[in-house]
Amino acid sequence: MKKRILVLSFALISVLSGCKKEEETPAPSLYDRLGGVTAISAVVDQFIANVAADPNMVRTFKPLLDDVAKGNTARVTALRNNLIDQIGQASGGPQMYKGKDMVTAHAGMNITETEFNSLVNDLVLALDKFKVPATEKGELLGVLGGLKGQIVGK
Ligand code: HEM
Repeated sequence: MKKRILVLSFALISVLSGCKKEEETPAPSLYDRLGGVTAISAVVDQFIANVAADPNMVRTFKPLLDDVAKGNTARVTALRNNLIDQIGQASGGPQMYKGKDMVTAHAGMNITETEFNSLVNDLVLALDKFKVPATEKGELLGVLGGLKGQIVGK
């Protein structure tokens, strides 16, 4: 009898601890749902291509575009890596953004609301090209859209 109670108790504890484990499993991060660094890098590459072809970006990105036209890609590579790190970190990935804070990075550019929206649209087009689902797209745009106050009119 004692043995049976012992076995039953053990079974009950196993079942309960199994349930607890399930409850504690964290929901996958936005980073994981986006597809990690490979998917984020592909989106960033397309985003940069969209920005480079966007007439509303010429005013602010001219120095970078001029560098690229001369075959000097150091600046655009640095921007690419910074964007991958920034999006990786903001979505819960292991990256650490090491670039300038958003106010410093855009200081003196006097970026307008139209320019900001145009850049966001360049990102949306990139996310759509890779068929990022609406939920993940919305979450990422929500995080980045929150930076608007640090970027527009500085
Ligand atoms: C949520 C929106 C934005 C994000 C997340 C963002 C992010 C960044 C990052 C990470 C950098 C690099 C900082 C560094 O060098 O340390 C940067 C630089 C820059 N951003 Fe933005 N940015 C945003 C909006 C804009 C907009 C709307 C414009 C212009 C219309 C713009 C124009 C620039 C330019 C011209 C640079 C410098 C590129 C270079 O010459 O190296 N950004 N931005």
